[in-house]
Amino acid sequence: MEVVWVYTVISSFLIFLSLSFLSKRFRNLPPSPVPALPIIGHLRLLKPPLHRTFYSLSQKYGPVISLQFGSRLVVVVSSPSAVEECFTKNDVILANRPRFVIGKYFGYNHTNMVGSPYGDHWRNLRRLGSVEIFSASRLNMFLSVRKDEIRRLLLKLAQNTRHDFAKVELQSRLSELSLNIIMRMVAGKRYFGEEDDNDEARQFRGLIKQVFKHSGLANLGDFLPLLRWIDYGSFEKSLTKIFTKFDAFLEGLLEEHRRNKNSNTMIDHLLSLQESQPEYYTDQIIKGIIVVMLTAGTDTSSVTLEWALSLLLNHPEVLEKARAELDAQVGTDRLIEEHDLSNLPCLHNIISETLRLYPAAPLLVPHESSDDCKIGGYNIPRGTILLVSAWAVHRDPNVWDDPTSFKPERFEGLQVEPSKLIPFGMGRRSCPGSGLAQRVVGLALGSLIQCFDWQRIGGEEIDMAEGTGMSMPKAKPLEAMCKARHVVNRIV
Ligand code: HEM
Repeated sequence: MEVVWVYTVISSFLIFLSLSFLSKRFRNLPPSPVPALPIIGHLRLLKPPLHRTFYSLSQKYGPVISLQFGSRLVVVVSSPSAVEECFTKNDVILANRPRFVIGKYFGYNHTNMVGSPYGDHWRNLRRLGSVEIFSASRLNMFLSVRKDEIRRLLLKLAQNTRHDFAKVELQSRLSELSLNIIMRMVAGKRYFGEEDDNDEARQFRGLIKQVFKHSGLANLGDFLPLLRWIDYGSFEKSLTKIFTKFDAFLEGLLEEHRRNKNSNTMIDHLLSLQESQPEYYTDQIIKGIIVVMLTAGTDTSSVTLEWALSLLLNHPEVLEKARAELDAQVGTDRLIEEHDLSNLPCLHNIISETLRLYPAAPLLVPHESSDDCKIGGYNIPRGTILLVSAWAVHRDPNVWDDPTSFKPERFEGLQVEPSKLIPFGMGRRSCPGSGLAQRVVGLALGSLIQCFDWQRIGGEEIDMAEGTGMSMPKAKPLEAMCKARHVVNRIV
């Protein structure tokens, strides 16, 4: 009896394997590792960091691969030619987003800019964003906020480092810098800093920590409907809890700005649009925009800064070159300004090389096909989730010489084809905040190089391992020794 049972199990398994293999051949899907297990498919292969797992798979199966994540078909592309195909020929078809559980809550039921399906509503949001948030005039309007926040960071670092080198922790400082910049643009509020330590700030800090934690978690229920149905791990229950609190906090901010109409923040501009078009600019749309600014626009910039400084600490000769450029172009009598950035090619190349090696979104943001299409000659059925590995493209030896080395000078006089360097994505769904990010990262990194001497602690190399989280963080938060230079006195 037992023999019959074992025989039945093994033969069912083999039949399942050959059927899934034949159906893939028949449907001409991209190559896929075998076996995909019943129900879970390839989920068992997923080990963090995911971009490294997909990179190893692409080395074995090619630049376009298909994987079965539970009930969802996922295609991962890893070469510039496949990227080009995705975001030129198939750009409209691939401009949708999958509806993950997180988007039901923090995406306000998939209505915000990141999670909204491709269509009129998304187009309106992008148009609104390009006028109200990301236009040159809006960015210029908030220049004083960026300068002031960077100045406060420099002063903080200078506190114990005026006379000698002292150890500083940078991860939390950089994260606070980008959160303060965005919240001052959005609501005119600083929530990080000893002088701003009140109940509201404490509440915001607690909430945003939870929001980031939940946004960075992979949720198996997105791929295995049964787990979503039983709310495996109480994922949705805890999302509901934190979302309800965060939503109430944001609603409180809107109420406060309705009462005091004399400030000049993003909330005020959006509320005045609400007065003229209340049916479109609902509170939900405005809160959705704030959540996007916080989740897409803060950690991405601060981790980029942290990776850039880490790379410079491991390559002091490049740091010296950037410093010499700053001293020559800006001098030591004044601080670097945003308008200097266009005259600082070495600094610019350091940022490009950092974004190449450590893109904050190594797999971009997941896309979904709204119709059947073809990538690399393979069939991509409608409803497929598309992951684009910027990380693999940026380390492709067919595109980049010595791809794993930090060589900012590789960008000197180089015109890079759009599909070969995609830290901000490509096509219609690419990042609308890249201009703001370039300004924040450029001015902050330039100021840190201009104002301080930097050294590694005990001469040991900075550990460059990636951790897990929403935007590719460093596994080990960056700590370094720094000593203020004379130019710091200009800001006291
Ligand atoms: C170094 C900093 C940043 C990096 C590396 C980055 C990268 C990206 C990437 C890779 C995408 C997805 C593109 C795709 O789906 O194909 C994206 C989308 C987006 N980013 Fe950024 N980003 C950064 C900063 C910002 C900032 C500062 C903001 C706003 C304050 C922002 C707002 C957004 C929004 C709203 C989207 C969604 C666009 C859409 O779906 O239509 N990002 N970003």
